[in-house]
Amino acid sequence: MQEKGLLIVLSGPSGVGKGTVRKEIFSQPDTSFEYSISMTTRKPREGEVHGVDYFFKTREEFEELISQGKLLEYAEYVGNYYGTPVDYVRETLDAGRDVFLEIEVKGARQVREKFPEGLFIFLMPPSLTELQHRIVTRGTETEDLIRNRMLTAREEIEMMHLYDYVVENDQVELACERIKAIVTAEHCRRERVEQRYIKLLEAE
Ligand SMILES: Nc1nc2c(ncn2[C@@H]2O[C@H](COP(=O)(O)OP(=O)(O)O)[C@@H](O)[C@H]2O)c(=O)[nH]1
Ligand SMILES: Nc1ncnc2c1ncn2[C@@H]1O[C@H](COP(=O)(O)OP(=O)(O)O)[C@@H](O)[C@H]1O
Repeated sequence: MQEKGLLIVLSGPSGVGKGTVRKEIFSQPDTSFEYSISMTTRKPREGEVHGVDYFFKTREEFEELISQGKLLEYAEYVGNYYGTPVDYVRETLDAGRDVFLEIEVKGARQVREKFPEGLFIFLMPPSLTELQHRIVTRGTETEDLIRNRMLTAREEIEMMHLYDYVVENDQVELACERIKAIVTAEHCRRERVEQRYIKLLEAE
């Protein structure tokens, strides 16, 4: 039987650096997992490309996807919908390849319910002051949105206990190395557990 891939979920508060860390991971030639491109109703930012950064949808199109059960999870975040295409995730895992999701915490919670065997990694800022600094220097938000995102961030950080691992994003390269090390270790651990189980069955 074809071995199933691992579902890796990277989440954490907005502005912590999820997008930055994910882009760095996928720019490295030795990265072997597949990135699941999300659907969103958010307008493209300058330089963003449909089908590369997101699949950009209208609200009507997105709600149609929800009613057709085409999303593994979805959440409304600061006035826009974001969601993960279920067919892509299932097909890629079934083909034996690891899938990487970079999503906010409400969505990650839904994925945990559907895929409890996934690997859930929470990206932490070094401090709340540094988090606010990152959101402000990114410069994509108005003052109101920044306040909103900081309030959401506090609630999001309280959800960290639901994750398998917490990784600090002090430096992007270090955070990437930690995430990759966790994935490698998790593969080894699961293989060992499986082999032990097979041995037990053979001994019967
Ligand atoms: N639940 C969910 N969240 C997503 C998905 N794709 C992206 N997000 C999250 O939505 C939030 C807003 O994303 P975005 O508008 O691109 O802004 P930024 O990542 O904060 O720069 C971030 O926390 C993303 O990680 C998705 O498919 N599902
Ligand atoms: N380790 C880091 N150190 C300093 N700044 C960072 C780091 N990681 C990300 N940033 C910066 O923080 C801001 C928010 O990062 P982003 O990837 O958009 O966050 P998220 O996707 O979690 O909302 C960006 O300006 C980014 O360049």
